[in-house]
Amino acid sequence: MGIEVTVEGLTKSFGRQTVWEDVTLTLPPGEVTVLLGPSGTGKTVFLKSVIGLLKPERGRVLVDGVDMVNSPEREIYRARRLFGLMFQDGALFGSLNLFDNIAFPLREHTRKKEDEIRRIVMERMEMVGLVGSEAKLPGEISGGMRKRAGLARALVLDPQIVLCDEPDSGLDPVRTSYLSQLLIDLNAQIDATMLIVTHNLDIAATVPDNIGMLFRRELVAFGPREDLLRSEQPVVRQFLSGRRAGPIGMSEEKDQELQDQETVPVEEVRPLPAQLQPSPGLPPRRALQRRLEVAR
Ligand SMILES: Nc1ncnc2c1ncn2[C@@H]1O[C@H](COP(=O)(O)OP(=O)(O)OP(=O)(O)O)[C@@H](O)[C@H]1O
Repeated sequence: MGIEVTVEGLTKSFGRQTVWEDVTLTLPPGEVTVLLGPSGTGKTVFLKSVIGLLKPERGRVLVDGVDMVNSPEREIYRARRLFGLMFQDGALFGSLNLFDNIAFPLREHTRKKEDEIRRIVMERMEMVGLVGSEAKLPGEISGGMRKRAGLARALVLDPQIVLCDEPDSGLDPVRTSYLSQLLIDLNAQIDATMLIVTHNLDIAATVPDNIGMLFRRELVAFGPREDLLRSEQPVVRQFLSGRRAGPIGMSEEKDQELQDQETVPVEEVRPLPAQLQPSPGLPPRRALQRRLEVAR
C-alpha cells in the first residue's frame, strides 16, 4: 500500500529568490495527485524537496516517520528507497540497453541474483508494454518508449511513492492518452502514492484524485480533482482553460493594469470529465475503496 506524504510549512529559496513558501499538503496513501503551475513556479524543485535531494529552509516532509528535510542523512537515504522517480527525459543511460537500464537500481541497491533481477525487470517491462525491446539502446527508440522505460525503472524497487516529472513532455496526444491510462493501471496494480507534475490538461482532468497548483510562490489551490476542475479561482480557471486573459502572464506574473484591461471570455460550461478507470482485468484502485470507507 502507498504511504502518506505530509508536507508542512515548506519554504524553499535559492539565495534571495524564494521559489515557494509555506506549502502545506497531504498526499493520501495510494492516491494520485497532479501538481500544476506555470513554468518556473518550482514544481520540479518541489519534487526534489519531497525526496530530500534539495533542502528547503523551513518546514517538514514526513514519509513513514522520516522527515525528508531535517532527519539525519542516513535516515533520509533509507526513506528514499520508498520512492520511484521518473524524470522528464526518462534519464536513461545511453550506453546501456533497456534491460540493463531498468535493472540498474536492482543491481545497485539490492543483492538480488540475476535470475530474480530478470524476473522483476521483465514483469515491469510487461507492465509498461516494452517486452521485446530489451536489447534496444535508448537512442534507438521513440521518446514515448523512453518514458515508459523510465517508468519501468522507477518501479523496479517496488516503490510506495512514485514521483513523475512531466511524464508527457514531447508525447503526441494519442501517446499521452495511453500514458494517462498506464498511470491509472499502474496505480491499480501497485497502489503507490503518486505525484505527477504536468502541463497537460487532459492528464490533469482525467487521471488524478487530487490537484494542486503553484503560483506566485504559493500553493494557491489543492483539493479533490472535481473541486479544482470546477474552481472559480481566476488563476486556476485560466490555467485549466489555457487562455491568455487572467493573472498568469508570459513571465508568470502579469501587470495588474494589463489585467484590468482584459475582458475574460465567458466560458461554456462543460461537463466534468470522468476519471479514468483501470483497464479491464485489473483490480479496482484500493485508494478509492479507502476513500469510500472513510466517507462511510
Ligand atoms: N539548483 C538550483 N539553483 C538555483 N536555482 C534553481 C535551482 N533549481 C531550480 N532553480 C530555480 O527555481 C525556479 C523553479 O524551477 P523549477 O524547475 O522547479 O520550475 P518548474 O515549475 O518545474 O518549471 P517548468 O514547468 O518550466 O519545468 C526557477 O526559477 C529555477 O531557475
